[in-house]
Amino acid sequence: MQLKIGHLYPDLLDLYSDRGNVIILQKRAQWRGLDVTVDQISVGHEPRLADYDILVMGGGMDREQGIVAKDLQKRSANIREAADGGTVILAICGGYQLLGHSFETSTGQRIPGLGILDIHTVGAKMRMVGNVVGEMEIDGIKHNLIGYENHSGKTFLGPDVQPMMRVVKGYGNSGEDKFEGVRQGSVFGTYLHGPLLAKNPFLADHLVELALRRRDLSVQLEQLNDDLECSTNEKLYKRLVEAKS
Ligand SMILES: NC(=O)CC[C@H](N)C(=O)O
Repeated sequence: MQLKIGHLYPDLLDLYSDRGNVIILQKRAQWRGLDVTVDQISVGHEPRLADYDILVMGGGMDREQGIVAKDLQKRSANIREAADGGTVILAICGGYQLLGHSFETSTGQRIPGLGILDIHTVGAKMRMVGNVVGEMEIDGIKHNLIGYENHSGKTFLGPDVQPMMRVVKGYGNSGEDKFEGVRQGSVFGTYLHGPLLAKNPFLADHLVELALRRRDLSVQLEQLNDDLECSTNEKLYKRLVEAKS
């Protein structure tokens, strides 16, 4: 079985090596015997995005976001077709903000987003920086997540979107509602760098399974031995929760 991954704007939106998320998806799919292709898609590349099983977009500084926002507007119908068709989209921080209705930079400049996610982002004076720990429920099972955030944007959710996780420690979307990230259909947005999937392998597998189920609903990935990652995460999670904030 094949898995097609599209990496959006790797040259402009890769602030904290968010490309690590692409590597994790690729490797964990290959370790299950899948034939994985990864295409880099940036300004000037116009593939049909619904042909991809997974699209990943990383984070970026306000300036790069302005460049990407212009190019994204030209892809609006293309990305919307992919999202509506069940392509899994993982957007991190700056990429996440740009999928919403609008994003306001730290200097108050308002950048129009794609409106694919029912969120909007306003600029905060204080940057939200540090480790984040939280809990995410997938198919009724609770998972601990850990990651790292660094953003000035405060993101607020509309009625059509669910938070991705509950924040135990850290700011999350806005530092006000104790939620982090969003999920809307097959589209996931999050402030968690990390890179996110390296620290939370269960989420990587969930995204791969979701993507494959576009074509075969019965797909169930075999378990990998994640003992090392899980034991490290549990220790780190405990230490971060107990750390003085
Ligand atoms: N880490 C990022 O991608 C930052 C996103 C955006 N420039 C902000 O500061 O909120």
